[in-house]
Amino acid sequence: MNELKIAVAGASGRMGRMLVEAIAAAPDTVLAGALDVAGSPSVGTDAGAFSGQLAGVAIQSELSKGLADAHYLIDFTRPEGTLKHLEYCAANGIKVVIGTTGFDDAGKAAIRAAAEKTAIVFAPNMSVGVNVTLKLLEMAAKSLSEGYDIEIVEAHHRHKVDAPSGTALKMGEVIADALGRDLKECAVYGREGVTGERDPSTIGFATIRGGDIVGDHTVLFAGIGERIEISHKSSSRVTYAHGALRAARFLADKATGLYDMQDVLALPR
Ligand SMILES: NC(=O)C1=CN([C@@H]2O[C@H](COP(=O)(O)OP(=O)(O)OC[C@H]3O[C@@H](n4cnc5c(N)ncnc54)[C@H](OP(=O)(O)O)[C@@H]3O)[C@@H](O)[C@H]2O)C=CC1
Ligand SMILES: O=C(O)C1=N[C@H](C(=O)O)C[C@H](O)C1
Repeated sequence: MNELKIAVAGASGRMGRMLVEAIAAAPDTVLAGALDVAGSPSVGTDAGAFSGQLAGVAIQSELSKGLADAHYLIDFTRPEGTLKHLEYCAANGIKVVIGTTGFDDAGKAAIRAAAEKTAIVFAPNMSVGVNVTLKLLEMAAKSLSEGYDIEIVEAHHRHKVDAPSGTALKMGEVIADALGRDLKECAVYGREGVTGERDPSTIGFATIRGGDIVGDHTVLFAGIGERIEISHKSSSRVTYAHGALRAARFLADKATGLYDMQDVLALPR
């Protein structure tokens, strides 16, 4: 069997560790490299050391070393790191799965440009459940377009650095598209003080951070006399890691192009 040679960026992070384990456990993938930031205590150590199962791959900070044997990079780091890795991968024909969230418009444009040179899956949430939930939200938004106030509530662990989550923003985009609205114009990120009555054309976001919450998202469609809540709750990061491996497999026969998990999972457009 031709195994997929995958490198992991942010190898000592929460998702990086999960990916190292998932790659070792899958029959068709092999860890071909591991990256972390220069100065991180993990650099030079074995990528599997945290689990007691040595991977035989040392974590590198230099891209040319960490990516020398890789055909794919799975990157769950920070926008500035991902963009640096992406530039190298695009120049060297390495396919990339991007799970990192928190990109600004310029970062997203750089990802689109890199997709002209290599194949990329970019998605703020790699779980099957969240991507099916996006479809449910599209359907609900179309059916509840009048008389229902839409609010998105997300909760994550205390270490998360971006807000709202990439998933919550994606949910907002899907709903706004379904309603013919522009999320940039209708989003309300938190409320405080005398806000006045709710503008019915808005989509509200609320963020909770605490403890070890893996990732919860609820969308409320609140009407008069009833409300609908569509929720997804992650209980383990393994769901994201398995999704990222599916994304790498999906890229096997792609040379260039930008894809998302709806493409990977072949969900109807
Ligand atoms: N798409 C999806 O399904 C999911 C997406 N995510 C996203 O993935 C990202 C990472 O999450 P998580 O694993 O929890 O975060 P962690 O902070 O646990 O891990 C991030 C890793 O990236 C490294 N890193 C930090 N800055 C840089 C940089 N500038 N260049 C290269 N590497 C860097 C960190 O190194 P060090 O610790 O030394 O700073 C660490 O190893 C977040 O954006 C999160 O939102 C998370 C889960 C699922
Ligand atoms: O940082 C996390 O943990 C997560 N980040 C992603 C996001 O911002 O949506 C995906 C998931 O919710 C976990």
